[in-house]
Amino acid sequence: MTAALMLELRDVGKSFELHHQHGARLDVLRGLDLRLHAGECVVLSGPSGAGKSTLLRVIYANYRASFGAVHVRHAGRWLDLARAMPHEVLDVRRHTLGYVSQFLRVIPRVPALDIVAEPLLQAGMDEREARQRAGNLLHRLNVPERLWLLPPGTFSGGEQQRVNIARGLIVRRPILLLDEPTASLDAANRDVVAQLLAEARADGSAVLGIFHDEDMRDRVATRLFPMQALEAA
Ligand SMILES: Nc1ncnc2c1ncn2[C@@H]1O[C@H](COP(=O)(O)OP(=O)(O)OP(=O)(O)O)[C@@H](O)[C@H]1O
Repeated sequence: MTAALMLELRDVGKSFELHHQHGARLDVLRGLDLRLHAGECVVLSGPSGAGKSTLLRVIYANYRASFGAVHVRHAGRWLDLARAMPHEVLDVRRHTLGYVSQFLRVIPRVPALDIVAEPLLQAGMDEREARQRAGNLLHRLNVPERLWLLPPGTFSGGEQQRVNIARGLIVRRPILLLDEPTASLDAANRDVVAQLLAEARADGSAVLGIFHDEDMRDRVATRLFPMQALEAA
């Protein structure tokens, strides 16, 4: 059986208007077509400045595509995120599309355990079970228990990144976008993340990510999607 198509980009383009340069336009993405199926992990590759992070942000609708369509399979139908209403984008993010960036957005005074448990609470799980699961995942990611009840503002870069990964992976979303989630991790923790991603794929999640570390890329990618900066194209 062929795996379900989860995400389809058609002729996607993105330009930025540079207001501080008298409205000059910077074309970053042009004519991109990409299909992502359940269970695969596509890794965006290409030099710095090729537009890899921009593409993930366009898909997550942080940036609106300047051209083309970003179709996601959401709640049994197709929705074009390039044209979706804000409430539809929020609904897609809550149920279908997860995004793990390189950095944790630290919320003042909220302990790590609650930051990780929050997506489960939003999904309606009771507090005890949500915290239990958050603890299990933090434990797998080697975040020491003495840190769980502290806000992560003072954690090391790698500890913050692991809290971020735990928050991003604790709810199984059908599509997962990853922007360098392992950049500050040591080899042992990269192993854990590779294992968590394999589990997500085995459960049917479709993964699209950026991994600069070649070893990590080789381990997690089922396919590469090469990109290059437009001036060099
Ligand atoms: N909000 C923005 N406004 C203007 N230019 C932007 C904006 N976001 C990204 N860019 C530009 O788009 C280009 C691509 O950036 P992007 O971060 O997507 O590249 P990348 O391939 O992810 O690079 P790296 O591998 O270094 O992270 C860069 O020239 C960047 O300056």
